[in-house]
Amino acid sequence: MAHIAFDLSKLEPFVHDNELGEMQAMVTAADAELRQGTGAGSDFRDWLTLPKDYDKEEFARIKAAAKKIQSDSAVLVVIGIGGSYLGAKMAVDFLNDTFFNYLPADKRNAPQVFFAGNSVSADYVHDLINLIGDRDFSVNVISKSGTTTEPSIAFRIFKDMLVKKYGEAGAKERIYATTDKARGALKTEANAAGYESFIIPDGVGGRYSVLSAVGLLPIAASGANIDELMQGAADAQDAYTNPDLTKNEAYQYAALRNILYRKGYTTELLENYEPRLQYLAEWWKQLTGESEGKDQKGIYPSSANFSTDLHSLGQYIQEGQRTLMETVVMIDKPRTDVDVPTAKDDLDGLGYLQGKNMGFVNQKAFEGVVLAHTDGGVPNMSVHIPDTTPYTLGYLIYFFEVAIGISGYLNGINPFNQPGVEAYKTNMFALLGKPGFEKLGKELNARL
Ligand SMILES: O=P(O)(O)OC[C@H]1O[C@H](O)[C@H](O)[C@@H](O)[C@@H]1O
Repeated sequence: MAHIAFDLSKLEPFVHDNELGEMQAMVTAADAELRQGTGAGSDFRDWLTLPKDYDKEEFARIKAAAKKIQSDSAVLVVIGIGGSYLGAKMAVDFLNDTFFNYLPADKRNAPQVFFAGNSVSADYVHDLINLIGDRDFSVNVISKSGTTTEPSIAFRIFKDMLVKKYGEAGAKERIYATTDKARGALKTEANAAGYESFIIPDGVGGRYSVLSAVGLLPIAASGANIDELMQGAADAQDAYTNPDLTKNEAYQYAALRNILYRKGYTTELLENYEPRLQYLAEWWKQLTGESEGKDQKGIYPSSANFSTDLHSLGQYIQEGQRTLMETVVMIDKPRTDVDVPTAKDDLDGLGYLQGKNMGFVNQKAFEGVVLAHTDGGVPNMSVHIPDTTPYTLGYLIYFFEVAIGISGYLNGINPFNQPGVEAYKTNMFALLGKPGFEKLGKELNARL
């Protein structure tokens, strides 16, 4: 039995009994494309076996580097964007205290973990430098291509700061580079400077890389257990191999979101009831959006954080245009619970909740919302996770990764490329005056 549970029971008004079964032939074909490498993008499927095939020597080096960072740094600055950022951010948030970065140092036993290079905001960098102050820090710069503009700029800035603070030799001991094994400017620089380096495997694309050094070093540095994380993913790797739709819940999710998409539910909201899970959706949005949004089709991935957004987006979800479907990630057993206190009087009218705890209220909110949104015409699927341990997160990551690989093939696209991302980059380089882009620069400037 799978460690996490996919609940499709509330889809009844939207999907007829026979429809899932009718998808079996297509799912079997998609499974063959994915597993046998006959589909488009087959060079980027190594994440499929990564939870078991990962480089054990490098894994030990990651743990040692994490320990060193914990021993000599009050802050770890993780520099990266897209797949070189979102997985680590998602996992650090998911696995740690809600206020991890705000805790006093003795209650954290790990450095604060901040992310940079995920925008070109000067204010953000300025304020982060200000926050670090004169405290000890290290940098983990992450880029598969080694040439992405945003992290390159941030790395220059924080490297400069390290060199000024610790000298060339001291800075070198505090820079960890995670990049391609051979290509890219970051690799060239890491070799030349002698930074400790970790490799993003060739066959693992950015948005599928959280279980490589890309995610593992920041996650381990935050104090979370990466052995358990990998074990959860490895068990999920075993759990989701059967192409039989009655047996494989990740494949059910893939098939059902495509059934719904073809009926006009073109936006999927990933939802949670736990603020620490906000970045799970951000990671999932890149995984799904970059994998599936191409050839002028694909489900638009969006998200909502409940119950917060029930008081803002809730109106639209309940009664707006009927193009939404929702997938809730629900934690069955929260890490902690807080009782609703007993009050002498009942001026706030909450007497009926006395003796109950917040977990119970959250659960009832979830149940009430599922029924209300279903009644309002929003198909609802739920992924129930038992807890928020590293094991469960590893399992959940693999659930979504394999589901989206299958889902992409079901919709007839290459789930493993992202050609559309280049258009803005080319324009930006031309407008910035990068050598080689002069002609386009002139054309674009004339249009502005
Ligand atoms: O890791 P990097 O090569 O720096 O890439 C970071 C990100 O930026 C790109 O533009 C891609 O669209 C993403 O798939 C990638 O994750």
